[in-house]
Amino acid sequence: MKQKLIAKAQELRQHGFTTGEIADELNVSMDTARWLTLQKATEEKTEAPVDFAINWKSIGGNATRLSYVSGALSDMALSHGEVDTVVGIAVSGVPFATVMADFIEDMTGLDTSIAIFHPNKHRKDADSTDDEGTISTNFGSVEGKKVVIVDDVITSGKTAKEVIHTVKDLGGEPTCVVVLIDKAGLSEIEGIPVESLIKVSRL
Ligand SMILES: O=P(O)(O)OC[C@H]1O[C@H](OP(=O)(O)OP(=O)(O)O)[C@H](O)[C@@H]1O
Repeated sequence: MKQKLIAKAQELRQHGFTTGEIADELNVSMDTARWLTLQKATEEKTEAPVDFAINWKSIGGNATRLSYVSGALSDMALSHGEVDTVVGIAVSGVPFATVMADFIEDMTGLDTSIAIFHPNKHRKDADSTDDEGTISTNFGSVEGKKVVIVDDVITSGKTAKEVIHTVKDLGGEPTCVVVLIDKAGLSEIEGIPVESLIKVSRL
């Protein structure tokens, strides 16, 4: 597996991907991406950072399974109170947000909207990694709403932090962040609770 990741990282580098883009593509941290690109494919000289790639295609490739998982995420989200809007982080958080809004509406009997967050790193013209992303205007709004944020994976927590700032800047109230897998083992980000189906902790 490690050799495959090294080969993939080096292939991406040859195609001009930056370290950040390789990290995103392989769902690993920046440190791991950098380490992978520096290895010789057949020889390991240094210890790898503690990290791993996530493949949740068995869920993402099947609408029924995705729906079941979204039900579980909705249940966790509702443990933090009412929800007006579910914000999905593009790209992978979007299908979960869509199904979750439906679940939450059924579970509470209250109108529940979806909104889509585009991280700054996805912008082609991003000139600074410090800039924040945007909430799409084609979906629901977050202003004055109790907002749940959903994504597939937390690696460093940077993206979730970016959404929290954006939602607050737009006058929304983030109540929690829910994800399939939290690789950082966080209990909160910027004071907002993090819920995950699977939380990773170092032994
Ligand atoms: O916690 P962080 O270090 O910020 O990393 C986590 C983010 O990285 C991945 O997104 P990616 O940009 O790969 O987009 P994707 O949803 O299309 O996979 C993942 O889906 C999260 O949004």
